[in-house]
Amino acid sequence: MGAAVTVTDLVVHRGPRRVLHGLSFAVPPGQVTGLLGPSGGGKTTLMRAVVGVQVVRSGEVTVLDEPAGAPVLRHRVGYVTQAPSVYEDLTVRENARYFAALHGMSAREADAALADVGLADAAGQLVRNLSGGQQSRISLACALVGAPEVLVLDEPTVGLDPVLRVELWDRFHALAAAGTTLIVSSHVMDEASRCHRLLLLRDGDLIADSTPAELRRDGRSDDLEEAFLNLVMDRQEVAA
Ligand SMILES: Nc1ncnc2c1ncn2[C@@H]1O[C@H](COP(=O)(O)OP(=O)(O)OP(=O)(O)O)[C@@H](O)[C@H]1O
Repeated sequence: MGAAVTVTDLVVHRGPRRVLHGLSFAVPPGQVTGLLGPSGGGKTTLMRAVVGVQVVRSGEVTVLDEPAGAPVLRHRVGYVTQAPSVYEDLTVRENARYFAALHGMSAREADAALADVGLADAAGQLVRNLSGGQQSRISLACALVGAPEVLVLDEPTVGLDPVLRVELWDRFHALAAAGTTLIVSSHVMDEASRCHRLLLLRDGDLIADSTPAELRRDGRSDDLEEAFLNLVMDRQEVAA
């Protein structure tokens, strides 16, 4: 397989507005690709197109050599939205075991997924009684338990304490090392340095498709946030 995800000339409108302006890029397999940029830049919209739940105006999105959203991808692509997508009237363990069963996985694998996100101690609690950060983590566990080949995570570390963030990033790297392709959005630039590759989105345009080292070089700064701002200003000068 070449790229895990290929996006070609993707244009998306939401409501009356064009929010993605003809994006093209490829996501390599077995790596963590960060989708970064300011709020409203189109990260969620792009992720929705990759998992096949976004109406696209034109262009193509291919995932694991299939059209995005193809039924055959259902068990091969995992998606964790920003809002928790689990049953709040079930316990943490019941949710994990339910999603495990849907993917043909065992209760033991469900419990392992809970441990991976640091929720083993909360397994008996009802989801509705959990904090926002814990609810995000149970959503993540329910996606992990299916062992998808492509995992699309929309801001998975929002609201998490620093220790847990580091643990989750270690987990993402372990998954990538085992062959999983991860696309992880964040608007926190310090997470950019943890990615193998970066896609920087601003106002629906791709500002950069590079590694953190390339971004530092092209943006003339060791600080990734500053490098990103320099790239934005470079583009504005070219456009002027
Ligand atoms: N349901 C919708 N209807 C109309 N416009 C929308 C809808 N959802 C998002 N948009 C618009 O599409 C643009 C891109 O939004 P999107 O949620 O993809 O950005 P984002 O980079 O993920 O932002 P954030 O980091 O805040 O989640 C924004 O201008 C937003 O206002």
